[in-house]
Amino acid sequence: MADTPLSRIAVIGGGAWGTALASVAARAGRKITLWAREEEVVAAVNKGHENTPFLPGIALDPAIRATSDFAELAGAEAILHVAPAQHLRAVTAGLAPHLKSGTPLVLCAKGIETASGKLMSEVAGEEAPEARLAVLSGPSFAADVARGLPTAVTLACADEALGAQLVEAIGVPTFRPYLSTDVIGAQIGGAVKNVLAIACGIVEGKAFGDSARAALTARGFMEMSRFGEALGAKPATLKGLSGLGDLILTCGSRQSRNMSLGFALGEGKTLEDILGARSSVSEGVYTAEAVMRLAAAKGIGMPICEAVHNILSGKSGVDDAIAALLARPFTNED
Ligand SMILES: NC(=O)C1=CN([C@@H]2O[C@H](COP(=O)(O)OP(=O)(O)OC[C@H]3O[C@@H](n4cnc5c(N)ncnc54)[C@H](O)[C@@H]3O)[C@@H](O)[C@H]2O)C=CC1
Ligand SMILES: O=C(CO)COP(=O)(O)O
Repeated sequence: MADTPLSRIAVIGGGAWGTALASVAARAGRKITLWAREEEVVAAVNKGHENTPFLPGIALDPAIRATSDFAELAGAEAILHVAPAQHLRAVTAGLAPHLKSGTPLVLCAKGIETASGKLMSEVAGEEAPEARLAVLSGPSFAADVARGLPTAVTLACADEALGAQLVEAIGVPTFRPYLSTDVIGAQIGGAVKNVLAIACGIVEGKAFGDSARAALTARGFMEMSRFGEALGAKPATLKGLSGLGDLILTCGSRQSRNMSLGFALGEGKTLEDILGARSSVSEGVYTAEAVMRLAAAKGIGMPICEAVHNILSGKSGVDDAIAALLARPFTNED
């Protein structure tokens, strides 16, 4: 592996994904500081070298140091930002005073801010205008990555040279970042697939079968593509790891929190009960509303995402939403 000037990396967010990325970057030879909001996570990582609250059962490199103090990140040469989408603004505002101008900030959350309808790059650009932004997204369950199973992701940065440095800094043979300059496109797939995964979970919970799930995934990809292109994404990015790749993974596995949430809805559980029983984040629940508002503003038809939004917002029951989708007039495929 080539030498990289980015030897000290901070990871913001001690959830499952931040911990997995800290683990992979440590494996790539970087010195890692992991910022976590919860003192119990900081203690568990520093003392037991395991994130018992969010990524139990996976041993972490003892060299990973956790902190809940932003001031301790001052020496970081790059930051992987892994706070959930709806908290990205507040966490970035807390971090910004401690950031050196020009520090690379790699956005790893998958979602759209509900209140503003803004992408993570827009939110981070407002709260940390001096940072150099990049996006990391793709089909990658935290547990798979932390265990060192082979995975590949998209790393998008408008500054191609910086993107290449980031790839060198965190890539290892079993965690393969593919470089892109399409920062907008790389954010669309991760956000929209979480909404579509809820739909696929509902289909599974209803025991509608594999054919129905495949149809929903393919028609969902059409919605993702229309939405992404209207927001400026390149079609090739949407067909890549961060788009179609992540859609296939998340719609096909109950290891996905979004898919499993949909599954429970399909089985008849209430959203309140499902969310009340988990501490992990299911981003599609919050992004569905933002997607539908943006789609309406741009005049884009997204019937599957709309059905999910209607169910999540209580506007329709699961069975009514399914009946409405199936009653849509036959139409051209594109
Ligand atoms: N877990 C995974 O396999 C993957 C997750 N992601 C994305 O990474 C992001 C983070 O997800 P996970 O690490 O899985 O989270 P998680 O579900 O494991 O943990 C929840 C996280 O939310 C944080 N949190 C809760 N309330 C908060 C608040 N008020 N302010 C700030 N932070 C708060 C917690 O500190 C914790 O880091 C999400 O956008 C997710 O879509 C992306 C790829 C894979
Ligand atoms: O984004 C993910 C895998 O690429 C994780 O999906 P969930 O958040 O639905 O678990």
